[in-house]
Amino acid sequence: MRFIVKLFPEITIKSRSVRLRFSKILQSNIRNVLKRIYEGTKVRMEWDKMDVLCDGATPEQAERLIEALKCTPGIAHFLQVQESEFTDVHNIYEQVQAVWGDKLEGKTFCVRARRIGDHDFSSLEVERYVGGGLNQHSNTAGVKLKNPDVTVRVEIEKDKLFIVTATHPGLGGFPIATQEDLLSLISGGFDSAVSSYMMINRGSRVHYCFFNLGGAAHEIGVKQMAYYLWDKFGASHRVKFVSVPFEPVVAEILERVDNGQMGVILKRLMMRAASQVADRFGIQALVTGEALGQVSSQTLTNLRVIDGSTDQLILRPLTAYDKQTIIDIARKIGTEQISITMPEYCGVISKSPTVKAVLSKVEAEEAKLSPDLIDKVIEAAIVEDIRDIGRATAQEVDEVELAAALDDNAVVLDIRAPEEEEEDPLEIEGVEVEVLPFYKLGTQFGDLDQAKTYHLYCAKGVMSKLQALYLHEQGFVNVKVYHPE
Ligand SMILES: Nc1ncnc2c1ncn2[C@@H]1O[C@H](COP(=O)(O)OP(=O)(O)OP(=O)(O)O)[C@@H](O)[C@H]1O
Repeated sequence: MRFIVKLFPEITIKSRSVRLRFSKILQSNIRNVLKRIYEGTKVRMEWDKMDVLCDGATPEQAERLIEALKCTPGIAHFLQVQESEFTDVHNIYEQVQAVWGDKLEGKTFCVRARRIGDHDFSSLEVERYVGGGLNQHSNTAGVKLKNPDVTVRVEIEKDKLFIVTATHPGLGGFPIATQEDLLSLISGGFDSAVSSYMMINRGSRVHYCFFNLGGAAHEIGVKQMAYYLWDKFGASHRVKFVSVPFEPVVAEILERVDNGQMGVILKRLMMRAASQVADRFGIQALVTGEALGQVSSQTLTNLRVIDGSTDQLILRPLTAYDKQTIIDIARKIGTEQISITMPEYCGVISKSPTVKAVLSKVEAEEAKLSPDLIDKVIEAAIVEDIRDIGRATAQEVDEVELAAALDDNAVVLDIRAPEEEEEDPLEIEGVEVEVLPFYKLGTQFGDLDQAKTYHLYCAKGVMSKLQALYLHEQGFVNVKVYHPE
């Protein structure tokens, strides 16, 4: 299996040295991501493309490789190609016919050829000969040079023939690590997930900082989100997940601060704490999901007072976005369903938040808080390699790898998102499978039969572990994970 990866156009208009640097980073990113799926992956860098070779990958691995390339920043689109040798133009036609013949029935098509090297035919001659042959061979396919249903692409490089069997869209953007690292303040809601994704797609390695306001359930939900974003879009690089226990901060704010100022002060303290984390790891800027006017307290006046709490650069990629646009992006990148399950922890703190924070008043309120409040919570912060979120949970939940080893009265609970489940339904001989998407689990688990043991199933075994942990926290004992090898 072979792919030809085309660079995002914004990379190709850079100076030669910058383009080379970006291309090398992309080459390494593709290698890192694809090797997680298929160890034998080879990536060769050329001036205007990457040649990705995955010979020996199984069909199941092939599907995952395609999905991974679709989610790797820096790629405009990529071609799935079949590589072979050829003798002459007629032989090229025969090979193209074998790949495309049946797929063109009832469709209009054109042939586009590109050629590098010395041959006794031109690209145009290849297009005409192959196109004419395909046309004659079929009763229902017809040539149409403008806007055909199908464009059959062939590339000839010296003695090699590449027949394009499919074209896949890429994510665009810049390869991760072409820009400097960022620390994203992630709450699990729609906005911070989308803003994190946008900065990943702009080429930054995005680390995560989470302020825990709602105990274990809050943390599990946010970890799930951060792991999803990393695994899907950012797995070419290791990143950190920092969890800061912020309940003591909220407690002091609730006790000592004027109600109207609470929201702004909580945000200022978050920025201060996040700045300390960023400084510790040499990170230059913070990212938040704030959008102008989205909630009444997100005014320019308030944002400015929040900015004043730290010297760190604060990026707000969603400033000008409306909520529907943000939700549309969340749906596209797959974070919508996770965000829907997240309760609103931050917004509830103030009943009637100020929309025009006054710095002197805010500072006077802040003076009522313990001076070492932030230092203390930062000391208690837990820093994890995000890959450990996937691994560590396995130790705390019983995991069953073979259907034969499931408990006698076991039910496998498929918690995948409905689209995923419908595309590839889970069937296990002799075992009852129930479907309950993960975002309904928290509210509907109580309706399930407690006499049975439920084995949660998801494709990668990470969500199922996190959810099983969550249900254990809620007091459900008969919960395990089914993760077939
Ligand atoms: N508990 C938290 N941990 C880390 N960052 C947070 C937390 N709560 C809020 N933030 C940051 O502050 C931003 C604004 O939060 P707020 O709750 O005011 O708005 P929001 O629009 O509901 O955000 P979101 O949809 O991301 O939760 C978030 O996008 C996030 O970047």
